[in-house]
Amino acid sequence: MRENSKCPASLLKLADSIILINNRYSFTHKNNIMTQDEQKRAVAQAAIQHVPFDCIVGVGTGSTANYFIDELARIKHKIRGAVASSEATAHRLRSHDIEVMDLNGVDELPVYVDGTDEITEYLHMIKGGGGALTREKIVAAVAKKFICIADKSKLVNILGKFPLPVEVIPMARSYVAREITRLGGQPSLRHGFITDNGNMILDVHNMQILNPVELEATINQITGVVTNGLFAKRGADVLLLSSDDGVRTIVV
Ligand SMILES: O=C[C@H](O)[C@H](O)[C@H](O)COP(=O)(O)O
Repeated sequence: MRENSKCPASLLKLADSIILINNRYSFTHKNNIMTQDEQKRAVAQAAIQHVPFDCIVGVGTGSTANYFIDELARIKHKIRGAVASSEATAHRLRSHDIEVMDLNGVDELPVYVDGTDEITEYLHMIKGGGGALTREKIVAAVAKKFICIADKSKLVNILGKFPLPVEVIPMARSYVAREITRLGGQPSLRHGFITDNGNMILDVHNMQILNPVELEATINQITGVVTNGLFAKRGADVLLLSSDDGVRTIVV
């Protein structure tokens, strides 16, 4: 065991002991209590081990994905580039000098790493709290492996406490809202928000989602819906879940 003088100050602050193995930091936490941000960083670091050498990486959106981007920057010389699931992610990748590629020119995406708003033990998710659900779903569809990174607050038994985002074509928003109400949900327009695709978001409250695969398909069939934030037909393949005890890997 040895401390490394080049170790980032942020890590020194939260770590009890730090070991450098194969150029990677491994650490135990002071008092074993991690804040939510520290847990996000821990899963982001764990996800790096799932990035194959010389590949193009699919990168998600949100605060947890941002930690992953910062970790990816440390190994940027080992990857060919990245596909971004939002303009915000593309901007952050470029700020680290990581090349952002057009998905249309990419025929193989071995891995997609992204956060979530809720996830079950079956690795079904609600995503889109940041409004990036459609591009996230497209990148996830292309990727061979979807690695979800989350702190323990995101793990739920039943999806639906977090309002389900639905991206809609603006002229269809009232019609879609009425149809969703018929399905038992309470949609509310995300005021002042326009997606990267120029559309609007309805956040659907009070839906206890017992059959996410079926509901995902049903909502997507409403005319005017671009997509909804249920990732059930194509859920995650691997969940890296952090808690005070460390990072757990869950596979279905
Ligand atoms: O549109 C946003 C994405 O679906 C995010 O993955 C999701 O909202 C989780 O974000 P965070 O990591 O900030 O909780």
